[in-house]
Amino acid sequence: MTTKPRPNRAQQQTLRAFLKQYSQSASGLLKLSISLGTFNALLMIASCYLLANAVHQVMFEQANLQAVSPLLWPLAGLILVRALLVALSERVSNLAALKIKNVMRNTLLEKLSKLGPAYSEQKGHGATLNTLHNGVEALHQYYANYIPSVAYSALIPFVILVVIFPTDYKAGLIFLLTAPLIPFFMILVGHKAEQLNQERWQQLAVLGNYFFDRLQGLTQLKLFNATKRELNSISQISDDYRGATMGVLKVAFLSSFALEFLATISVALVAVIIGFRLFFGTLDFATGFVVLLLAPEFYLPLRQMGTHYHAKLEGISAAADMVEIINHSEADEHTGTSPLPLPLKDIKLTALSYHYPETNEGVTDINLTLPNTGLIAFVGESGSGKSTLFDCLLGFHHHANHAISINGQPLSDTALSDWHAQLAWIPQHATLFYRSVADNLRLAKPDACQDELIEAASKAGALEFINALPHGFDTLLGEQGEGLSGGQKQRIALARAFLKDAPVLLLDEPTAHLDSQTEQLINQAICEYAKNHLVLVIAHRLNTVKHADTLYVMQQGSIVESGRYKQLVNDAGLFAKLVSRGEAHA
Ligand SMILES: Nc1ncnc2c1ncn2[C@@H]1O[C@H](COP(=O)(O)OP(=O)(O)OP(=O)(O)O)[C@@H](O)[C@H]1O
Repeated sequence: MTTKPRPNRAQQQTLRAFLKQYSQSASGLLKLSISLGTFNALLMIASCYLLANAVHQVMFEQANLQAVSPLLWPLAGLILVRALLVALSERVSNLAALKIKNVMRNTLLEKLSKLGPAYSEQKGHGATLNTLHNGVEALHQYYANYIPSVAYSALIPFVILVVIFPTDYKAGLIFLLTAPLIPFFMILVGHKAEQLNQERWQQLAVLGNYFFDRLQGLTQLKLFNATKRELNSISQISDDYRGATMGVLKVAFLSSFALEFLATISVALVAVIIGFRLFFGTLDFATGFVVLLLAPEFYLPLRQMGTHYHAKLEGISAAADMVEIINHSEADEHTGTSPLPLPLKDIKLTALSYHYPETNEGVTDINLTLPNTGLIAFVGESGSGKSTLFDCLLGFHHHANHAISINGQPLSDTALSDWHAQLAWIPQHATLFYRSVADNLRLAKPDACQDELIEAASKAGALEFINALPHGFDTLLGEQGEGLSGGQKQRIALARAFLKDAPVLLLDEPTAHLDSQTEQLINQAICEYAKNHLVLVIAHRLNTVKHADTLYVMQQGSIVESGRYKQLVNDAGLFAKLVSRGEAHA
């Protein structure tokens, strides 16, 4: 695996700006949490004074319990209030982190949907999922712990210094001189730790992609008897990830140990000096004891910042992937916002070309005018560009949007949501979700009543088998429609499309998984739908194309023939050849 270079200064600034920008969405909660924590520190100082005075009175003024109870009761009260403040402050900072993560996830999802499916295909679904899930989760510790700890490490030692200096300036000086050692050491180990964190994060993305891919193709792997080989590769990648994680942990443990050591030495130094001064009588006991009590509290926020430092490094590594998504070339993003003039009259494709950057293949110079009703079929050999043309029509390849106009308005200027509202799309492998059959159908029309569901299912030839399911329309489907056959999944997807009743229906091989009786039924339903809607179909079966009002024959990314079935067969061109070969492609 090639490791990404460490972000340069400008990139690091961008990452910090990104993390700061999102903290704004919960800045009120973060400020509240920090204020509660700081107030807790003030109460801690007060309780140190109360305790020191109580001990002083008992030891040097022979005071009994009753005499010191005016000090002990408030001390007990302070301990209770402090415990409440700590719990409250942690709860508020966790709430802030949850809010920020929510905003972040929504922004990322919105951006990914703007970029279209091409982005996650290119980047890898596993890696994208890793960023959306683990990446956003990794920022929890950053916002809930690291950010408050940075504030405390500046505020609390400052407050303690302000209190200590008038009491005993010599102890104040010791605090002041030893305090910078901890942040200095953190910066020292920071560079190495940051690089290791980044490596670990990249390994996790590779592992995510690998698992996603292999899980999807598990059946094929089993059939090709390749599971063992793949398991070996997975264990190799997991080992790399384990190695990277151990590297990070090693640095984290070492730095924690060093930070604790520094803090302990500093406290010991203060204690020794106080001890000598008490011994020589240059300091009274109460003051010395207060300083001793405050010494660990002075270093505590700095130590805690050190402990949470790895949360910052992990957050920065995770944020790098998010920034990459959010800042992904604006040119790849659809920016049109104009409402679509309705009702739909025509769709025009003018010199539409789209080539995949990786292969330079795709579609070239497509000119078409599509009516608002009728059945239009696209045929052609595998790889001739049918799916790419459909993806362009769906608005997935934003670079091609200017070449598509709907009712005279370029798609590039149009709000994609408006266009998508006019479309229903059934790909070769339609997606069904881990929900009930009814909920899967209602994706297309959330307020559809039961009768509408039944009507759509019946049109798609799905009613009979849905009714035979254990709980009919309320049967919970597994992930990706688990528990249904390929043909049944396809029919549910078709019912969903019928339910949407969108003006344009796009289908890829609608009858591929069906028996001939169901195929006939569905073809009838599609022809019926095409009477007052536009149905665009990638057809591999003769039965579908025979009824088409117009057939477009594609070859190497271009449309080479068009017409009705009979006419094209008589023309004895490419279509006729495909028919004579008996291929479903024509
Ligand atoms: N994601 C991609 N990245 C790079 N090249 C691609 C990609 N998808 C398709 N292509 C290439 O673009 C060309 C058109 O492919 P497309 O999938 O549109 O053909 P098709 O007619 O739909 O094929 P099929 O009938 O097999 O689905 C092919 O040469 C293919 O190799």
